Amino acid sequence: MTLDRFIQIKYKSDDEKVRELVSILRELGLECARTIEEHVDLQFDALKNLRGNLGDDETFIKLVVANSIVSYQLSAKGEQWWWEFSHYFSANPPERGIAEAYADFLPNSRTNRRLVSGKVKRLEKLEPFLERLDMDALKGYYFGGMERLRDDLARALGSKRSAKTVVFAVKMFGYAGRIAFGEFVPYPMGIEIPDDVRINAYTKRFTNEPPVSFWKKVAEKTGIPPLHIDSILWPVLGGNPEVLRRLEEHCEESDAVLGLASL
Ligand SMILES: Nc1nc2[nH]c(O)nc2c(=O)[nH]1
Repeated sequence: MTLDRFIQIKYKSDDEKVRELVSILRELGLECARTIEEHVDLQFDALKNLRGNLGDDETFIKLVVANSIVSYQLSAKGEQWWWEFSHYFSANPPERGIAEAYADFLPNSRTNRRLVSGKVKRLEKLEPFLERLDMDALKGYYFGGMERLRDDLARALGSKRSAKTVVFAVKMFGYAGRIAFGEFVPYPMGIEIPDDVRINAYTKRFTNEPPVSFWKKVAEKTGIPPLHIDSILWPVLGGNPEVLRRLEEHCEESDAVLGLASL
């Protein structure tokens, strides 16, 4: 029995809806994902703001990776958390280690208040890896080969390569690299979608298959890597009015994008 056939039997999909999803995503393509990332996603603006205020690209990129690793069990929307992060570190650049900076930041955070000591411990685990990185490694080795970052982050944290915070850190590193290096590098096809509550709930509209394997197949059918698919879905599913306004302003295909929310 082929793997596809096995998956078909094990998991049930609403084939018509999946066809519609694939057809919309094909029509949108990678360029639309890039437009949404750079002109619609409020998280991208939060990073641009931080980079402008810090004036130190190495610290900027390391902070973005660190922040992604503690982006779970939030107490507010992701966009609000990333703006709180941007404001905080614009005013309080880390003076000693990153884990120590978060030990000051998180207990007073409005948008990331849960599991604080566990989050600081994760950063203590990550810190030796971050300390070894310089701009050559960040640009030449990781921006040009983002699977390497996923693998090395997973190893440093003792997590699975597909863990939500690991692949999400690659997504935000891609944003930070674009801002710092002024260059667009598409995400690799082989990096999984971040399997979080929003994506998980949306996946259930199409199938009972696990999100990571479902979106891998959608990525192959549409030619859009999973992390870029996440960028198309994430702002639309959040329903933030400011995001929807920006979508209409910047994205020619905004109707098709919004159509995804009603599938
Ligand atoms: N799948 C995603 N999860 C997220 N969490 C967060 O804070 N931002 C994101 C995101 O862009 N995608």
